[in-house]
Amino acid sequence: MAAKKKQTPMMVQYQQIKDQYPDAFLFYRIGDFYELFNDDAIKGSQLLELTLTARNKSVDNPIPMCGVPHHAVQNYIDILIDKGYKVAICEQLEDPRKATGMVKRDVIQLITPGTIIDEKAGSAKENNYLTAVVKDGDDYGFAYTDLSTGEMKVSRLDRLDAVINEMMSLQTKEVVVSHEFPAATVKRFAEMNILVSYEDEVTVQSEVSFVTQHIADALEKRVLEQLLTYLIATQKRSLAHLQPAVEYEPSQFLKLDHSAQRNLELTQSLSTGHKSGTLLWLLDETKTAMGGRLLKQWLERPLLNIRQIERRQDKVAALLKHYFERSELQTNLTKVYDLERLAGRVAFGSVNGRDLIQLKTSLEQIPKIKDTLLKINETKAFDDVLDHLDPVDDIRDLIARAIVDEPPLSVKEGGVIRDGYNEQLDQYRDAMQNGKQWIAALETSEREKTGIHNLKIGYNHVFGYYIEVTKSNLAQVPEARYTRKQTLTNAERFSTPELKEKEQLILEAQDKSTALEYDLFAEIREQVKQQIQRLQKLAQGVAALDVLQSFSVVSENDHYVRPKLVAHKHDIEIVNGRHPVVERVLGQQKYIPNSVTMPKDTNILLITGPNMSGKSTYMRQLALTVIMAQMGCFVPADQATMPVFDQIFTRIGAADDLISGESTFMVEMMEANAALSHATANSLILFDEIGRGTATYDGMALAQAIIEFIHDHVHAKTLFSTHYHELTALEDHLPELKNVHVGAIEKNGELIFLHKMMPGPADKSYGIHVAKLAGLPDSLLKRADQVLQKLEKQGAELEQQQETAPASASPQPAVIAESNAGDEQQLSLFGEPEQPVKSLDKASQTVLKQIKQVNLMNETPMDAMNLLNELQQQLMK
Ligand SMILES: Nc1ncnc2c1ncn2[C@@H]1O[C@H](COP(=O)(O)OP(=O)(O)OP(=O)(O)O)[C@@H](O)[C@H]1O
Repeated sequence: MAAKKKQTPMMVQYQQIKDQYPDAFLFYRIGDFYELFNDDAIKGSQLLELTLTARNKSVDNPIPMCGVPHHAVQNYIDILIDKGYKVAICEQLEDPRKATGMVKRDVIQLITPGTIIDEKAGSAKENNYLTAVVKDGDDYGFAYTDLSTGEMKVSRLDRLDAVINEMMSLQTKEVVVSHEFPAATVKRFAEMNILVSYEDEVTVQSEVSFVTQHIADALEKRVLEQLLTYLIATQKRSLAHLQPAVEYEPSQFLKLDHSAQRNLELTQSLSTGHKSGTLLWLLDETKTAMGGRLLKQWLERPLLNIRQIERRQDKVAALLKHYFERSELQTNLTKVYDLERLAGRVAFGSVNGRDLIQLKTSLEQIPKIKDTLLKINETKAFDDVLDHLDPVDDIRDLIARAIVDEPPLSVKEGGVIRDGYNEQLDQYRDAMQNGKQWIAALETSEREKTGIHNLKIGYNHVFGYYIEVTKSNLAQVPEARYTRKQTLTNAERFSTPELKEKEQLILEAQDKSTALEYDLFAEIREQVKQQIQRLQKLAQGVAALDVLQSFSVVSENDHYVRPKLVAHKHDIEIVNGRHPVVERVLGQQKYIPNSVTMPKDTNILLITGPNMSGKSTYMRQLALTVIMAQMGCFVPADQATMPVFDQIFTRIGAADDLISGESTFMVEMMEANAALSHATANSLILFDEIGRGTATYDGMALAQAIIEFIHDHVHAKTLFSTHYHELTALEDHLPELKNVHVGAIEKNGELIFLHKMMPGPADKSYGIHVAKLAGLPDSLLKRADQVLQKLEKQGAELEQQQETAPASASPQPAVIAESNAGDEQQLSLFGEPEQPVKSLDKASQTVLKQIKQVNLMNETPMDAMNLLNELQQQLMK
């Protein structure tokens, strides 16, 4: 679309700049507007709903153009970044027109989805992570940063899965790779809606070399350098606030893969995608933005080390014991601003007077916070936090001395620096002040001298100071002294040599004062910049304290207890546990507590019970309790003892995998497979109705195979809920499995949920009652009831047949044909219509026999499923 004919010098300059940023929207500043040209304008007009016009309309090669006023640009940038685009901001540089005779412009910053700093209210508790990956053989170097806080983390990962998992849990929007990085993986990132940016040449400027200096691992160093080079290229400003990189190992933390994070609704609600109704929402009583961000990090990475967990618990216990001190702490924390982001702004040079006052106010709270903490530190639990609470009083005093209490937004307006801070500045201010007084005196004396009562002295930017006389008084003007400056409709404006001289002095003092203020402010900013690392350390201490006080508030309000964590393979004994979020939503009175008892020799609880009775809630309750305990928080129970888990795997709910477009069943099998291949005896597995995504045959067989596999090979603590009542028979030959069920009673044909866990299997599914609750038509329910009774009868007959037949490895699902008006309709035991199959003829009997002989124990779940599908195909022939 670029115009072919001769271009104006400005458009030539535009094109040169655009060529350097081909993949970004170029916002090109002209006066008070940012303009988009050519393809950017066409696309921009669609995405931003801007009016498309043209530059050079009069000639035959008009250039598509649209523009936004400079004060409104941020909104438009936010929209584009949100949609995954990059934006290059091109500004008019100072010193215009000198060399080239035209305004010089250049890109001052490239804004990308991974580097944008969201200043919107409420976003301060969110991190925005930019990631980078390099590949070396089978290993991956993985690094990430949040530009607003300067946090830098790096790791060596041994599987692509681990990289993907990290990227998903960080919710990164952008990843930096080199062109050599495998294209298939790049495609996968793009499918995950992650913008892929490239950085090939790796050169790290000395200003940020401290970030990697202590890193010995070459792969980690390389990926950090790739990330830093990209940051330098895009940001074009000081990055002094970046923190020395911290190496981490995902295996140091409780591993929650992405599906576990999603299924357990840790930070995002499954139904709304928002924070409300999640564990993060429940636990967030933090008072500072830093605390809010750290809470999310702790939630995504619970600890494994019992000692570290106990250290957090000790602090929560101390806070719980001291109600008044805790309230004092909360009051003081509320006055601490976002120190991490302030430090970032100091480094970028974008800090203003108000930011510095916020910094001072924050630092003023630190001695108070320290004093309060010392009062509750009998057990020395807070020693490590106290060690971080350096009040940075040199900076606090500097700001107190230098900056006025309520500075204007822009430093250029002047009036930011306090009187008495700098002698020279005071002199300029005196000159301005005296000058202004002198002018006021001149007004009085001129009125007296001329006899013009309404004569006044004013000031404007174009004409400077002037004496204004209304037209009716012009005859009294002393022509010899007064020089005419400007004519208005009703008045004339004049100057005098005296006024001119004083004006010069005042304006000079004003200019000098503004320039000096600016220099002084820059000096102060530089001094603060030198202390960024101290501020960051302080921020870490405040953030940790804030999260711990948040734990104590929630623990007190919702009556949580301190869990006892024991070494691996010990009992789980949770007395009257509750699901923290459901309890909060329902209210404590309405929630029915449930205990979880899994002694050393019980690894699997097989949970049966009617729909809607609370099976999933019970399973999630255990997982959330484990996560809260390993974060160092207290837990919703009367008493809790549990081992430290290394990983949590979940298969809950029926959410399809939207990213890969897989079917429910496929996702189910993939999640099951992930659990079976990676779980250890120290893991927790939650499987909610595994197998219901497919036909009864496959489903039940798979469910059984999976249970047996966990029982014999994995030995992980497992909660397995099922609608296949036949599976409850497994208790007889799997010693580590126990049946439990959620109670419900039928009264006058109505089903009453007790929401109470009881030992042993449930006797009925009650699915039809739940359908009734859901409002399905009576006629349909009646028919379902008939079918159910028939199926139950036939099921009993089949059982009898099996008792007389030779023992089989797995109980057979009852496949019963229901002939209806000539239609051969197949219904599963639970009333779900299935693909029609012929009734059991001789050939089918043979296939069924084959199914019996298949030893699913030797197959992976996927293979087992394929095998069963094959057999079912034969059956349907
Ligand atoms: N312990 C409890 N106390 C009070 N209400 C509960 C309890 N457990 C669950 N509930 C309520 O019951 C509803 C259904 O619970 P849940 O989804 O866990 O049932 P389910 O047995 O897994 O159902 P389905 O088999 O249909 O998936 C929950 O939304 C909650 O409101």
